[in-house]
Amino acid sequence: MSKKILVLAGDGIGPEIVAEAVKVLKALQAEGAIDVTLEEALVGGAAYDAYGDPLPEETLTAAKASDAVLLGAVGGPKWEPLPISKRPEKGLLGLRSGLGLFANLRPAVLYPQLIAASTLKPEIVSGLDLLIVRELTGDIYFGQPRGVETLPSGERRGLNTMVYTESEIERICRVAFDIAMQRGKKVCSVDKANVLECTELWREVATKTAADYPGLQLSHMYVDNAAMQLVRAPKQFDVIVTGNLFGDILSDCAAMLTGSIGMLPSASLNAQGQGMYEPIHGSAPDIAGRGIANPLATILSVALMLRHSLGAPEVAERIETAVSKVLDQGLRTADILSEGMRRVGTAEMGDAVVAALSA
Ligand SMILES: NC(=O)c1ccc[n+]([C@@H]2O[C@H](COP(=O)([O-])OP(=O)(O)OC[C@H]3O[C@@H](n4cnc5c(N)ncnc54)[C@H](O)[C@@H]3O)[C@@H](O)[C@H]2O)c1
Ligand SMILES: CC(C)[C@H](C(=O)O)[C@@H](O)C(=O)O
Ligand SMILES: [Mg+2]
Repeated sequence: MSKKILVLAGDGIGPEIVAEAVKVLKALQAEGAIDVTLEEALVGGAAYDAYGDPLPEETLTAAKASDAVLLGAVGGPKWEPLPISKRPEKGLLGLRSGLGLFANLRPAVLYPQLIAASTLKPEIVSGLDLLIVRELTGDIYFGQPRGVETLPSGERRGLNTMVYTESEIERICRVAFDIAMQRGKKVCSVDKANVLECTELWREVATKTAADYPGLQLSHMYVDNAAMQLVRAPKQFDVIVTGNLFGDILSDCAAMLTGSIGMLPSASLNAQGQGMYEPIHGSAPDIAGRGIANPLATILSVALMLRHSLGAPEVAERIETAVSKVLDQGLRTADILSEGMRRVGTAEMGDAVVAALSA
């Protein structure tokens, strides 16, 4: 039966990179490797401009009715002053919470061809393959109370609240531990338990949950040290499990180890295996509309979609191999360019991946 994919291009470079990922899906469809139906809807600034709402009801309904969602990126300076863009039930956060996408997988894999594009020395990053498992529907992103209030003195106070329940911590740890049992059986849980009670609870629940996984090696690290260790010796990590805010920051940091944030895909999953797939980067307003953005993170997100929501792991592997072939050919968007390589634009990179699929 045909699988329904909702395509949400979003803002900035979103439509440019999503167009390339859609090319890949259509090429696979044309040769009969997959059977999908693509539908489009608006989210983010594009939806706000059209409907005065960054997450229109129709978009959320269509997302819930689909097998998977492909998202480009949302936001940009034009919309950021709008208070509605920060409401947790709106925009991207509303989509994540509305679909119950609590488990965000952010693999940071260094393609050997991109070693010269990494910010770190080759011996420190070569062979890097780590997975950040980020909790996505809790933490300070969603905790109440939140907002900006005026005190009796007339001074204003801004506040956000870091909240995690035991069950929220346990379920994301189980996702990370299950995956780790299929990999290196090694998980580092990242928190700030020396200062924040909420993450003290995180550490306690992670430790208790790990007892159900014989052979699993669980370690704990404070987030400030983890940020430092990621750039000092990233290969000490295999799977990192952490909360929403720390995971956001650490994954951008890990992205640079792989050459560019334009290389990192992500999968956001709910308890039913339904998922939303998006690059970890944003709408990159500084380069939007110029046809130079790297579409590979979005194309690799399609691979994650095929693996996690559409039951086609062998087709996912074909996409990953095609990306590797294109890098072998020396093609590079500006963000991963190094000496001796050929610079290409967004569309040329997408076309090359499509060609490499059948090569
Ligand atoms: N998932 C999302 O939709 C998402 C994620 C992060 C940020 N955002 C939003 O995007 C907007 C811009 O945020 P930002 O500038 O902090 O982060 P960003 O990730 O959009 O950009 C950071 C830097 O990385 C570069 N970059 C990002 N993606 C690239 C790609 N594919 N190819 C080449 N270079 C790329 C940009 O040009 C920029 O210099 C904001 O509105 C932010 O809220 C959205
Ligand atoms: C745009 C923003 C809400 C988002 C986040 O913080 O989760 C982004 O940075 C990401 O990494 O997906
Ligand atoms: Mg982020």
